[in-house]
Amino acid sequence: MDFWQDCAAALKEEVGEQEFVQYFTSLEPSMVGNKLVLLAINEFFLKHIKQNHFDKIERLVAKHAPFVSGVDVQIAQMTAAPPKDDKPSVSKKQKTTSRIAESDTVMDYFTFSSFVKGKSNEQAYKACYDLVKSDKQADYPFLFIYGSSGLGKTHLIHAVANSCSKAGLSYCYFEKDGFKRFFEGVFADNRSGKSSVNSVIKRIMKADILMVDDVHLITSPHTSQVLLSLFDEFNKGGRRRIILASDRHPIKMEGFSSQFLSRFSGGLALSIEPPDIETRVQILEKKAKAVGLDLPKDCALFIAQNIFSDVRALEGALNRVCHSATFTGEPITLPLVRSAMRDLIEARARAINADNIREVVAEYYGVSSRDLIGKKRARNIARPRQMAMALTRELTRDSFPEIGQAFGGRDHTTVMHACEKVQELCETDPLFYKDYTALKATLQL
Ligand SMILES: Nc1ncnc2c1ncn2[C@@H]1O[C@H](COP(=O)(O)OP(=O)(O)OP(=O)(O)O)[C@@H](O)[C@H]1O
Repeated sequence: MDFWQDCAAALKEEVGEQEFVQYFTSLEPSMVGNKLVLLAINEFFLKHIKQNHFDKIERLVAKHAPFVSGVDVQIAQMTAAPPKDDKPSVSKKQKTTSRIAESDTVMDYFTFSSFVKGKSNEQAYKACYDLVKSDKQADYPFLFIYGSSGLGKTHLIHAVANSCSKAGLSYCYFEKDGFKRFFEGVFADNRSGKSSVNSVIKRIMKADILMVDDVHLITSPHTSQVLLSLFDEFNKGGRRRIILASDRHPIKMEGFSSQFLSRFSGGLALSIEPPDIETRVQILEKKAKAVGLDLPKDCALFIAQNIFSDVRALEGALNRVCHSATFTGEPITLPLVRSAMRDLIEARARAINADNIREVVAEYYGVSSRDLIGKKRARNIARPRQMAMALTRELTRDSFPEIGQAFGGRDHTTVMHACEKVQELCETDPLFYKDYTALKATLQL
């Protein structure tokens, strides 16, 4: 298996250290006959590797080990099965009856009960929950959930799908670029006379709920036209509902026609923000419980304090801890967690520094990065400067004097004042707090 070391080194180069540490270090390689099988710790890791890195892995394996006949990624045996309570409430048989044929599959585990509600996501959660549970027709033509990657948009959509059969509803779901892929196939069939676009639309119209994930990926005029027709048809249909998810607010969608954008602006758009620390701890506890892992509170807190960008990164950290405990046969304690997460924390610390924080903050506020190290004291410069200094303090290990140095040789008391001011504004000004969390999430991607 020496060849895997070479492939891993090349992968690290290609995908970057942070992505590598997060997703590749827990992969277990093994040979089954002439085939390389990579064992992933859970379904999410499996999907992430398959969707984002599989072609790179295949290419590098072909280069470093031409004798290998193929590559597969599978889920490793988990240490424990999910307890009954956390299993989806809908049986496979029920699910197949509520999912219409055109739909992509949904994950059983993504249910409302496995989703942790917090300030950052409760409105989106409630809107999704009500959409399935409530009998009355929604007041808006469709629900639009948006937010950065890994914050639970797909989980909520799957939760809706998983609840459908109990509510006597059917659904059609398109994942990631599923809508685009599916309709490209339909257009090809249409050209060759195998089936018509209209007949496919009619079949989709049989569903009570249409859900399209990552809707910002639908940029081709043909495909967006189909979505537009579905919008209009669904809205005619009384109790039918649509949920769309995207990484950005409808008004920030690019490459869509004005006709499309005007439809987008008519729905209920709700954002999901990065979770606060309390929610992060609860998420970790819930995920640990779901796989029968005994995660002490101080360990959950340590992980939550160090991983704040998105829930997927939290899961990655938990998986590393789980892997390390299984590998060493030791119970989960703070020293084990610290050691399992060391390279993750170090990689992140290396990736974020005062210079790139300054660049990101300057770009966000539309000012020049040079101004942030300059002498100007106008508020439109001073606030972003304070924001950048406070973020540097929070996201790096730099001391107050070091930060002062990085921001034009300022005194350490100026940095301390900036940090206090930012904290005060976060507590009193919701818009400022929104900017702060958005910047923090961007920097931690
Ligand atoms: N509030 C939450 N409670 C429990 N798990 C969560 C929560 N938010 C996110 N997750 C988990 O985080 C992982 C990523 O979530 P999900 O795939 O839904 O993100 P997303 O917002 O759709 O990201 P992307 O835009 O990259 O597709 C999933 O495993 C999901 O279960």
